[in-house]
Formats: sequence, C-alpha cells, structure tokens
Amino acid sequence: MHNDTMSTTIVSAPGKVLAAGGYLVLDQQYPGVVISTSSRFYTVIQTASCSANQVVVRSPQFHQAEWNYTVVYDTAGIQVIAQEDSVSGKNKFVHLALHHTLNLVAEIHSVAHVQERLSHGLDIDAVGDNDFYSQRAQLETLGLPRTTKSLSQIKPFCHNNVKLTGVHKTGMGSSAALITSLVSALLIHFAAITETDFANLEGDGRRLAHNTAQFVHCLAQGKVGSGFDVSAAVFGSQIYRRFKPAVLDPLMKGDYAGTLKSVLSSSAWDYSFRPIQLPPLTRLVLADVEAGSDTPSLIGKVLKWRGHEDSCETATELWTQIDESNQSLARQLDTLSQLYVQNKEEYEQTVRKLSYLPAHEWESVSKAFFDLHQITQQIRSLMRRMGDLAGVEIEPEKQTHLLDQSIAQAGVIGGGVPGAGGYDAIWLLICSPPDLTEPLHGVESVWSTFDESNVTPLLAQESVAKGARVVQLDEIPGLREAIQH
Ligand SMILES: Nc1ncnc2c1ncn2[C@@H]1O[C@H](COP(=O)(O)OP(=O)(O)O)[C@@H](O)[C@H]1O
Ligand SMILES: C[C@@](O)(CCOP(=O)(O)OP(=O)(O)O)CC(=O)O
Repeated sequence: MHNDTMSTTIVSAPGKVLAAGGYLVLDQQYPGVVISTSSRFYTVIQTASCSANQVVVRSPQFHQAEWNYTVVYDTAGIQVIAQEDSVSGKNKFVHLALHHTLNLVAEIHSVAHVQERLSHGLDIDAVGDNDFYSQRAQLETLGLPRTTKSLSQIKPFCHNNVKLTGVHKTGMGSSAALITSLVSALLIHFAAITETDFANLEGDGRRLAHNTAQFVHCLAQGKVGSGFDVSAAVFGSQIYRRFKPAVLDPLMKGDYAGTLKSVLSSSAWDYSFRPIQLPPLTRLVLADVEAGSDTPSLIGKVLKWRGHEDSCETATELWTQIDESNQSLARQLDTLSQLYVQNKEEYEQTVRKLSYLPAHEWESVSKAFFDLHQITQQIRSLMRRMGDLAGVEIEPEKQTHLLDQSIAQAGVIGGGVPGAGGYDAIWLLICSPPDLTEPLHGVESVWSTFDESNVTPLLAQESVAKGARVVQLDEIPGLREAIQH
C-alpha cells in the first residue's frame, strides 16, 4: 500500500513525565514541571488509492487494531461515521480527533476543500515507541534481564501481542501523544496550518494544534484535566500553567456549529509554558514499576481533602509549601544550566566527581547540585505528607524504599513518583558525564535486585527536540517496517 509518490505527512509527539506539580497543576494558580521524553508517538497519514471519503486508521502494534470511517457531508458540516462491522471495537480518541479536526479544517477552508482532499481516501498509521507500553512480558519471553541494554535489543515499535484494550501502559501519556500527533498531522495534511508555522514554537499553527488537541483529549477523556500532557506533547519540556477550563465550555456541549475555529484560535486560551531543559550532563531515567494506581480515583480523594472544610486550611498551607519547592526546582534547573554555560570544563569535572559519591556527601563538592538533590527530597517529603493527610498512596511505602535505595547510589541527584504518584513508575535524575556509565549501572543493579516490586527500566531520556515535529519516514529507524502491512 505504501508508496512514496503518494502524499505523506508524519508528525511525532513526545511522551511526558510530570516531575513536580502533581495535583497542584490542576489549579491555574500553580505551575508544574514537565519533562518531555525521547519516546514518541508517530502518526503517518498517506493519501490512499481507495474510495473517496474512506479513512482507515491502523495501530500495527496491536491485534485487531484497525478502525474504518466514512466521511459524509451535510448541512451541519462533516460527520465522521465509524463503520459498525469493525472487529476492533471503538476508538473514541481516534474517532473524535478525526471528526473535530476535519470540521475545523472545513471552517478554515471549506467543506469542498476537505472533500477534494479526501477524494482518494486516507490511510493512517499510529505507532508509539516501545516505552509507552510495558516490555516486561517481552523481556521475560526473550529470557533477557530487565536492563536498558536488553530493551535496546527489542525491535522498534514492536508488536505487543495483545489487543489495545489489554495493554499495560507505562504512564507516559500515550493518548495525549497520539492525539497531538494525529491532530497536528491532519491539520498539516489538509493545509490548515503550514509546516513552517508548525515548526515555530510560538507560531499560531502550533498553538492551534495545541488547542485542538486539548479539546479532543478532554472530550475523549470525558473531563477537562490540567492538560500538562498535551502541552508537553506539543511544546516539549516546560513549566506549565493550565488554561481556565471555561474556554472549552462552548465546545464541550457538542453542538458547536461554525464556532470551532473561533474558539480554538481565541485569545481566551490562557495557558502558559516556559521551555526548560534538564541540566547538561545529567540524564533522566525512568522505571516501569507495576500496574495498580487509578489516577482519577487518586485525584478524586485528594481534591475532596483539599476542598473539605476540616482540611482545606491545612491543604492550602501545604500546597503553598509544595509550590515553593516546585518553583525552587525549576529555578535550580536553570541555575545549573547557567553554571554550565559559565564554565563548561569546571562543570564537567564537578559532575564527574559527583558521579562517584552519594548525594548526601555532595555539599562540599557542589552546593548547586547538592541543593537540587535537597529540593527533590523536600518535594517527596511534602508529597508524602499530602498523601498521608488525604489518605491517598501518593508515594506508597514500597516506592519510598525503591526511591531511597536508588537515590543512595553514587551519582544520583534525586527523583520521585511522577504525576499523581502511586505504584506505576518512578523517575530519577542522575549524573551522566561523557563515557561514564557508573551511576546508571548502580541504579540498574538496585532495580534488578529490588524484591518488593518488579522494576523494569525504560529507555526514554529527556527529549530536547521541543515537542511535536514533522518527520520523514526514513529518518526514524523501524518506522517504515512498522507500518508495512
Ligand atoms: N497505539 C495506539 N493506537 C490507537 N489508539 C491508541 C494507541 N495508544 C493509545 N490509544 C488511545 O488512547 C486510549 C488510552 O488512553 P488513556 O487510558 O488516557 O491512556 P494514557 O494514560 O496512556 O494517556 C486508548 O483507549 C486509545 O483510544
Ligand atoms: C494528578 C494530575 O495533576 C497529574 C496526573 O499525572 P499522571 O502522569 O499520573 O497522569 P496519567 O497520564 O493520567 O496517568 C492530574 C492532571 O494534571 O491532569
């Protein structure tokens, strides 16, 4: 089916780790520190050579993951109708992304424009880097130890041997990255935004893609979350402050006839993001721990505690303290990047020295790195306190043990439980000077012998590519093979 003479658009979007700001970021008053990951989702759109108005979406990493749609045109605009006989069941996220993005294109250009570009149908493939889905079972089948080295031997975009509904996600935000890449690829493929405008972090095209992805994601999830995951997928690592949910009110009711463009490009979107980057010569390391925490129920309990008259005063005080620590974290990341710029050689020597010492012994070597370590520990302790007060396992005891043992290793700066916390994952920041793998090995050896839970590393590091971007098929190892059917 795939042939390079056909018009192809590919957009990739990164996954995320909310390193600080879980729960608080739901409130516009408090920013969150979000790191986007090198693990990405890819949407490949190709003009098909089949019937007009037929759209096929495939996820080749899963069994029975093909969704067929027919686009029809009526006085209300464009309807995307899911074909009933599909064995794959529904894919609400994909369906809503197609429906609303095509209607947006029709408002920007015209219904005739959409019709014309769909005259041969569309072939869409969606694939995610292996890190989005737990590779624990795969490693066991292959008889490989749970290390990053083993993970790098698994072929890119590997098949998960299950249906999409049965997959174990790693919490990197598969739906936000998928929606962002799909919506952006559609907007570009239908010439609603230009590639050049999309490439500009501050461009209107990138903002429109963001707002549309937020809208579709909220609709598919049935709620308006903070949106940090979509923002990271669009703009990359950042200090994120959410938008007021009211901006979406006119659209969430469903009947928005003709107002999609004005709402999605309105200046009432008051989110903000400040791009950030982890300090040079450090590395983000993530682990897939075990399935178990249901984010919405954790959020429900925390927000109940936060709003209850008996606890709201304590909650406000604690949130103020957590926010101060989160903001110190953001500042300290900047400080370290500045220190690097001021004297690269000295900075590198320092990181090299720290790589052989546990963080509690760093004060005399580097106050700046020691402070960063302490801030991350302070955030953990405040989040644990919130968990205790709200009766929610934000950093469950097993995770505390795992984090304490990991952070005690030489060269480990700090870490925590990402996002809402729970049992699913941990993140660490480690020293990573050129050609030195000791800190990573130290951490991997703790993880492989940890006996309270099954800890599997992920390959992802920080993405420095600043969010979503257009890519070419052969630029991405394994992508062409993954979508060959
Ligand atoms: N590879 C994929 N192909 C198609 N749809 C996907 C894929 N991965 C995720 N999705 C969509 O995202 C939904 C999962 O969303 P959600 O449970 O919010 O996960 P997450 O926490 O990873 O964002 C799936 O039900 C599906 O609709
Ligand atoms: C509680 C939160 O602030 C953070 C949740 O972050 P996670 O990364 O835990 O989320 P999922 O991707 O849904 O698992 C809710 C929010 O900001 O929407």
